[in-house]
Amino acid sequence: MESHRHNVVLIGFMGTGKSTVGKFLAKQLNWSFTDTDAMIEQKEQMTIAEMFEARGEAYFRSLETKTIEELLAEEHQVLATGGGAVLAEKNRSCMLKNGFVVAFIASPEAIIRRVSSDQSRPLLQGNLDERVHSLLEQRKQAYDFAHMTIDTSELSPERIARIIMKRLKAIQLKAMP
Ligand SMILES: Nc1ncnc2c1ncn2[C@@H]1O[C@H](COP(=O)(O)OP(=O)(O)OP(=O)(O)O)[C@@H](O)[C@H]1O
Ligand SMILES: O=C(O)C1=C[C@@H](O)[C@@H](O)[C@H](O)C1
Ligand SMILES: [Mg+2]
Repeated sequence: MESHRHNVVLIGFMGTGKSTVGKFLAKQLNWSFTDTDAMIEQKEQMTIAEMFEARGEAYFRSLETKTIEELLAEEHQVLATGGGAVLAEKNRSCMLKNGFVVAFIASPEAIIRRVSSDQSRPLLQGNLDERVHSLLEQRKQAYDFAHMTIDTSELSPERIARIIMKRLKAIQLKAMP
């Protein structure tokens, strides 16, 4: 049996559904749910866009690492991470060591459709279509280190949560004390 700490870490590009599915999953597991983006915004009392503008991306990234490390020191957590959290090796090894890592992928079309109603993401400013394609290209392999990958383009959040639950049962992550 694989031996993961009892946490689930959702990774994936913006708009792949980490925050949406994470909530469902945590409810089903009766575990805590944290969206690291939302937690950082709350702590800093400003939006991520404002943070990028006022303090720079590096400031946000250091808070992101700290938040992930603190949360994964606990157990029975479902984490929805920011789309760029996987870029730092430190974050990747912390995730792999302390949780079952699930990568969400989606087609560029699904991503664009899902993020277009919320124009606040700082890395998607300008021509949305171009920005999504170029960032996806840059991050082509960034999510490959996960234990499990799900293409969320054509699946409902409920169905995705069920697929993850099934895998957790298979590896007995859910059943262990
Ligand atoms: N499986 C799905 N099917 C259809 N719509 C979805 C699905 N998952 C998420 N959405 C919708 O897509 C939008 C983005 O989803 P969500 O915020 O969960 O993505 P995210 O991966 O957390 O993005 P970010 O990294 O920017 O925080 C939301 O409006 C959500 O309702
Ligand atoms: O993909 C990214 O680099 C980001 C994704 C969002 O979740 C936020 O964490 C932030 O906007 C950066
Ligand atoms: Mg999110």
